[in-house]
Amino acid sequence: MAQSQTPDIIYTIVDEAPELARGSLLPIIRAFASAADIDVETRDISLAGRILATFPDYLQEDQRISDDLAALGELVKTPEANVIKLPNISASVPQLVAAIKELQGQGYAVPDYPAEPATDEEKKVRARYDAIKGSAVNPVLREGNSDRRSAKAVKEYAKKNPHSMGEWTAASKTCVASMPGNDFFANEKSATITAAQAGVAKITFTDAAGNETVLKDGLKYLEGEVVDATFMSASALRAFIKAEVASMEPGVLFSVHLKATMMKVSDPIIFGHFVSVYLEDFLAKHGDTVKALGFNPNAGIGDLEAKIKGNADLEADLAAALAAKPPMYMVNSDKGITNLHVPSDVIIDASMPAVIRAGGIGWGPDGKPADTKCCIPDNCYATVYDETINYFKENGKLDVTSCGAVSNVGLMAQKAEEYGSHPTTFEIPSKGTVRIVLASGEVLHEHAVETGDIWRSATAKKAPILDWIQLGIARTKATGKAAFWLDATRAHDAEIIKYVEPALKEAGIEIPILAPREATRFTLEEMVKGNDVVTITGNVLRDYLTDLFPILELGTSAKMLSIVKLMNGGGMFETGAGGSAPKHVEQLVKENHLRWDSLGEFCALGESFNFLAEAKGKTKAAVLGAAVDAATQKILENGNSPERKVGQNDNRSSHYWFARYWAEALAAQGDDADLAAHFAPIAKALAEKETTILAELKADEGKPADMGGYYHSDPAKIDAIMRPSATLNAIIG
Ligand SMILES: NC(=O)C1=CN([C@@H]2O[C@H](COP(=O)(O)OP(=O)(O)OC[C@H]3O[C@@H](n4cnc5c(N)ncnc54)[C@H](OP(=O)(O)O)[C@@H]3O)[C@@H](O)[C@H]2O)C=CC1
Ligand SMILES: O=C(O)CCC(=O)C(=O)O
Ligand SMILES: [Mg+2]
Repeated sequence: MAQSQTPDIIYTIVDEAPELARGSLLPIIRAFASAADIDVETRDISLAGRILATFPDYLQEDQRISDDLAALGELVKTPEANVIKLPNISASVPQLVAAIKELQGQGYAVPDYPAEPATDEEKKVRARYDAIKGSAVNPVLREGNSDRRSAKAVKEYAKKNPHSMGEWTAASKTCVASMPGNDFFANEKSATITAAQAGVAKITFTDAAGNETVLKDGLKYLEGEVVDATFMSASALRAFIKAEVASMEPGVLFSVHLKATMMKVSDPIIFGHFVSVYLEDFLAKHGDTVKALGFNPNAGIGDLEAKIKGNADLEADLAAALAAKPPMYMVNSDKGITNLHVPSDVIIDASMPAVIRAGGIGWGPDGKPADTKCCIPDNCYATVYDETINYFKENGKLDVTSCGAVSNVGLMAQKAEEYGSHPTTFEIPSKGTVRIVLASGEVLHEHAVETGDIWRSATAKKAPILDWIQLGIARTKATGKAAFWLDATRAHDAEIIKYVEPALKEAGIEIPILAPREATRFTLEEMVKGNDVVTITGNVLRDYLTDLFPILELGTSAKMLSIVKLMNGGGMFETGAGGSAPKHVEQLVKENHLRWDSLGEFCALGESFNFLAEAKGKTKAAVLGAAVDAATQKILENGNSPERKVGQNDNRSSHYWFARYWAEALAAQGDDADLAAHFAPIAKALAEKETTILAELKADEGKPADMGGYYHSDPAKIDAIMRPSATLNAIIG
């Protein structure tokens, strides 16, 4: 992309609730920005958009769309990048299949998803779909490390307006259960690539008879890159699940917490083991029948129910099999959706904080709250949740009115660590040996594996590691307390520590390096004293902690400021630290109320304008940015954020207030007279027409809304739903 063509700001088209919110917010942003000659363009990274962009050869000429993700992936490597990135769907297989079906129904002849590809053609289609699945966007765009924190105004608001929190008592039976060994943590090997080792490498599998297959070719390791390899034993995992199901106490709910969306190869398989162990009696009897119907445990009990629908015998046996097991933690007890129904519902960064915020409570099949056993099979990070639960059992719930703010600096750039490891994760076909072999023939890592084991390799490059350490030091200096979350007894972390220790010495600063359990205790103790704390972590803990602490402190991670300082000088501003809130779409469709909170977008927008002012010397952008910050603060002070119920504030009315406060701040500022003059009448009109606009925005609430598609909705219908006030639209222009 030529420099002159790079838009000032790029806003992403995504999915679900944030995409609906975009329908209302982006026209306001564009109108305001154009007054300062700033262009805001969109790029489509939605699941439906990515499917369409991947299969032009299956589409009619006028149905084809550009590959915006690929173009953005290049843009983020340039200093001109200024991207506001909203959360997008990281699709599980059931979501991908549903999106394909919807597109086909709309007349797009994209191919079916081949569940079991047999022909060469099917294998090719499957490979193209596999690239769309799971966390396919974030690793491509995140060309920088992560800096996530709450803006001061947001934190102060939360202290003064504490959200509800469940009580924690020492008697709670809620706990975390993890494998006794033979997991990713225990089996990990790690090495830092030397100058002599740098270059191409491959991953091979040799079966018991000595036949070698190449699992992955063309890997390229740079000097200083930390290369890990590890596996989880399938038999040890199944033994663990069986033991945990068998040892359930009465009245306690059973649950598993994984990240089947993001860790798209490993975690759906682990989820499938939970499903098949939980249903082992049913599958012993009917396994062949349901397999013939196309059931794969990795797709969950929901898929099984769909496949056996109408077969009364199978349905009765499934109900009996479920009833014979301990009660499950429910995703939605009203609809009978269990923890093992749909892999994409099992998202540890959202689910564990919700359990902890509620006081160690999950919801059971009877719709009643209960203590919950939380299975987190792998030990790499399970200790964080275990220690958090221990802490609250000992000390009672967090006092939101006095606790400090916990922020995070996360090693994320260039697909750091297991977060980006999808192409180098494999389910092992038979007993044998997996090796990473360097160009010289040297074997870097080697593991003896068994059928079904999940083997993966992940890497972290030197430049991102060094950048992350410096960012951690800078944020520590700006904040106060901090720790590096690294476990000297874990192979990968031990290699990273070799970078951290000399860098700290050179910087003349002391920051403790603590294993995740100790770091959790340290952080909780400091925050409870009222101190602000930086957690300096790897990529996965970045994800987990930027939901955990905000959900405890602020009630939600939606209000986080998420800055990605791109390594080549550009900026990416992620909105919030959460996802795309499918529950919110359900509510909109049912009763036309959207409770998505755009505070994360407001924070990102302010940062993006400020960055634009610095990067391109656009002084008007700085004025717009300062006014965004003022408007955001007023939204908080005046309680204009969305609420849960029909008739209350929702996303659209919140955007009206945002536009009004933004215009008022621009009209009132003295730095740019043109902008002040331009926005004075807009601010006046917005204030004068307040009653009319709010009434127009609320007129259709309480009735169903038709989006014209879930994954690929109709833009005209979304526009009508999200911009129902003719008065507001006319003022915004
Ligand atoms: N950066 C990214 O691109 C990310 C994408 N995802 C994707 O998002 C999808 C859903 O993920 P899930 O783990 O369920 O997490 P979500 O964060 O989407 O949902 C969890 C809950 O958080 C609350 N919430 C989150 N954001 C907001 C907001 N802006 N305003 C108000 N409430 C909010 C809602 O709870 P309630 O309404 O009950 O208060 C919501 O139901 C998945 O496809 C996942 O892959 C997930 C994380 C990050
Ligand atoms: O990439 C994903 O799938 C999820 C991202 C996420 O949850 C996060 O970055 O907080
Ligand atoms: Mg997350």
